[in-house]
Amino acid sequence: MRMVSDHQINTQMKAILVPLVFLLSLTTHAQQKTIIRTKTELLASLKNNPNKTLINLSTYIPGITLDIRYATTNNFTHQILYTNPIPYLRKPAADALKKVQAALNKRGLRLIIYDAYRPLSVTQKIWDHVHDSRYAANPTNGSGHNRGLSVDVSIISIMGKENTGLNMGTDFDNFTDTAAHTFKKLDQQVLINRKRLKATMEKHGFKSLNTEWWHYSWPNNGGYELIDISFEEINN
Ligand SMILES: C[C@@H](N)C(=O)N[C@H](C)C(=O)O
Ligand SMILES: [Zn+2]
Repeated sequence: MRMVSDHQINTQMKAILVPLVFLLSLTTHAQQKTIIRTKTELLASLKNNPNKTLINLSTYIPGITLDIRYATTNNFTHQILYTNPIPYLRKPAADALKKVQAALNKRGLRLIIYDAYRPLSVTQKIWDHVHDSRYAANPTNGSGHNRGLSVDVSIISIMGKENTGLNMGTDFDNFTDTAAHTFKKLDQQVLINRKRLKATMEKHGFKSLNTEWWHYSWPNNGGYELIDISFEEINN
């Protein structure tokens, strides 16, 4: 009788497993790059997965403040990048942000939102200006914002003047080293403010981005597609 050695079994298993893992990774990759371009496609994708629903943060989270910069010229491009914005996040991310707001409220603070969902075409416009993957997503891969999973955010005092965030050391979209979480040559109060935002967001499941103190993302653990639909079409 022919004996099969452990080595032969291992080699055979590898011959099956390696191409299988490769094929699986290709499938996942392809899934991640799916781009939804019409409202009909969006509605179809939401149908079987309520977690994919885009939630309007301005009605879902009491007391949230909006300063949607890309809908104004008060952003680093000095151009209006989209119109009629609604701050959308997918359901699990919106639920988590609601908890962040509740936690901040207990400390006399509240959230201010600079950007949430952003169409993929806007990520292209931003990339054309910045062209630096430390500060802007490459549109070839897309951004968490295009999936409704990322949010650009700061905190303000409950009693504070509208739109005046706590001192974070730099403005939103300051693309320099000073905006990084690891940059520590800042006033003690700035470090405390950044830490409070980061700790509260991370406690509720968001991931920070070292280079931008304002950018937080919900993990893409639900096959959330990239979306390239204008606010006008989504809201219609
Ligand atoms: C452009 C900036 N506000 C931002 O959101 N950057 C991250 C990296 C992104 O584009 O996803
Ligand atoms: Zn961002």
